[in-house]
Amino acid sequence: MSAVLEIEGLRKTYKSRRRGTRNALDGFDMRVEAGQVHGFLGPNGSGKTTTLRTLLGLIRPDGGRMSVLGHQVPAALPQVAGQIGAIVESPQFFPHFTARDTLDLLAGAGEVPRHRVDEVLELVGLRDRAGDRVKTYSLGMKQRLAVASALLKDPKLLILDEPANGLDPGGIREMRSLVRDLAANGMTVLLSSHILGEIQLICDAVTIISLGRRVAFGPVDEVLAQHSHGTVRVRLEAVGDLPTAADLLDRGGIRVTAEPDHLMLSGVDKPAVVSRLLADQGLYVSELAPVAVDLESVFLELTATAPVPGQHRQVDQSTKVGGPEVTRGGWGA
Ligand SMILES: Nc1ncnc2c1ncn2[C@@H]1O[C@H](COP(=O)(O)OP(=O)(O)OP(=O)(O)O)[C@@H](O)[C@H]1O
Repeated sequence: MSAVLEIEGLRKTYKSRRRGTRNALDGFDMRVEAGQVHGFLGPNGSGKTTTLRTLLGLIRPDGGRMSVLGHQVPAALPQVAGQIGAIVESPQFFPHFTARDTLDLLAGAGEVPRHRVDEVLELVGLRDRAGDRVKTYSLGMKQRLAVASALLKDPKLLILDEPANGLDPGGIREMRSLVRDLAANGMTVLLSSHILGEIQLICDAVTIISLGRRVAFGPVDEVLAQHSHGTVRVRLEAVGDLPTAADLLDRGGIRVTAEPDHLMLSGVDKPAVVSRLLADQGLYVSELAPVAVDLESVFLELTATAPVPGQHRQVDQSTKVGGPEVTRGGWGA
């Protein structure tokens, strides 16, 4: 597979008098294959927007290499800009313009054929409201208009930062099928979102960023499998045998958590070993099932941002340069 987007060792520090010099990106890597829907995940302040803005030439990086569709950016951005559609920050529209006026204006400025305006209005489900002023739109409709504007150029790479923001469940589902349709027609989509269930449903692959560095990447199934830690649920024919079984497995080197009517095991490479160990002692398994982890638990584990009861996480993932302090979305009472 060929890469539409490649980032290697991207660095960006922000300097301010009050906060000093802080690393927002600390050698970040990313690779997005052609035709993929690729999820870009990270806690607040981990560097997602900085990455996307750097890619689009809106911020100058301090180091690293980036290429889009085989061209080095930002140097070759003029050559590839026409093939990238992006919504990185909520775009502002003229409130008195209709959606059609807005898209006509953008199409004119971008030398896009006018028939494309009707196509994108249809695609994002705004055809019937195209003649209404934007100020009468709901948040979700404005979001759809933003996507429509990013689609005008029929880009090869579409970058969507939080496209489901403000959408109702029906809107989220429609956005999901729109993104899948675009990918099915050959568009590569890079999607940042905090709705992890959505990312798990929609994306072929993910990159997870934490503290300005990549902490996981690859096909969603592989990322989940890598972090499932061989977790297996075991039920026995006789519930009363669970303590004996737990003891036996524990002595066999398997980590066991006892639940009222079953055992959770982790670090199990081959489930057959478990059934054999138990059967040898006359304990018969009625269920032996691998437990799938979801993207949310992998995300919380890798970014160390799972909630801690009684504490409030202080959100800032940037790291201070030239000092011992590391702000890691730290926990404060
Ligand atoms: N213009 C700026 N000046 C100084 N610091 C900045 C600037 N923009 C971002 N930062 C800092 O860089 C770090 C990364 O921010 P960034 O916006 O890239 O995170 P993010 O992953 O997009 O977060 P979120 O999920 O909240 O949108 C944060 O610590 C942020 O405070």
